[in-house]
Amino acid sequence: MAESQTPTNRLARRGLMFILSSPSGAGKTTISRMLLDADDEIKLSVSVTTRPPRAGEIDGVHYYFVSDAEFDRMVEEDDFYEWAPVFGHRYGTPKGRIRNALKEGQDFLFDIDWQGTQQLFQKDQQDVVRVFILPPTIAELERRLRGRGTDSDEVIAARMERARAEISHWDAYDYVVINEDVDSCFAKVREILDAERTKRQRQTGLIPFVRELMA
Ligand SMILES: Nc1nc2c(ncn2[C@@H]2O[C@H](COP(=O)(O)OP(=O)(O)O)[C@@H](O)[C@H]2O)c(=O)[nH]1
Ligand SMILES: Nc1ncnc2c1ncn2[C@@H]1O[C@H](COP(=O)(O)OP(=O)(O)O)[C@@H](O)[C@H]1O
Repeated sequence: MAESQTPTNRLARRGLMFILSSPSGAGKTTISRMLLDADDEIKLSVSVTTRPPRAGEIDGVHYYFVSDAEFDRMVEEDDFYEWAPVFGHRYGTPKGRIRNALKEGQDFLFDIDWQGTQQLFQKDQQDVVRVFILPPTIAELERRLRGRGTDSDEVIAARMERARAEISHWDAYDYVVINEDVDSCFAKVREILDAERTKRQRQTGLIPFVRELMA
């Protein structure tokens, strides 16, 4: 059914910070891209990283790729909401205009690890929604990392070694979704996003709306 401009879907609401984390290879980049394609109301918070780009990754779209010296400068100038070392590189969320945009109802998607999730949650509990994606099995996780064809055997071994440590943070998330079938996983993630958008506290336009209903 086409969305019509009824009073209810014009209601003002506060944006949310939608975090997707997972052990490397479980599918968070795949799910993130599907979500960004399907939903116009959510924008990716593009992270800054010192890791070199993979084939097909575009600077400013998937990450901002910077040197170690540039990352140091950004840390010194307090340009990050949060940052963390992961797999021997550094990754950080630039402050940009996130706070103001949230007030205007813009949602942001964060593909960040558990360390960044904790930091964002401590700073801004009310706006953060934390979703953790798990692989169906460890063998399948390794198959996906190999199948992706972006990393050397050495890098894959390091990611597999870290996977158990990453999985151990599952209980610091609000939602946990197992990515067995990609379409079902994506459908679940969308349901979570829809439900979170409907939370009373986020719907700042409800007060005038309800007042009018009761008038
Ligand atoms: N804390 C934090 N983690 C990040 C950020 N950007 C990416 N990451 C995490 O760094 C890890 C490695 O990312 P990447 O090298 O792209 O490999 P991936 O695991 O295959 O997506 C993943 O767990 C990402 O979620 C960030 O800005 N902050
Ligand atoms: N449900 C799934 N079933 C099979 N392969 C998948 C599934 N989800 C993702 N993949 C594949 O697994 C690989 C790793 O996924 P990716 O999204 O890059 O993971 P992450 O960002 O968590 O490291 C990719 O090649 C992707 O196409």
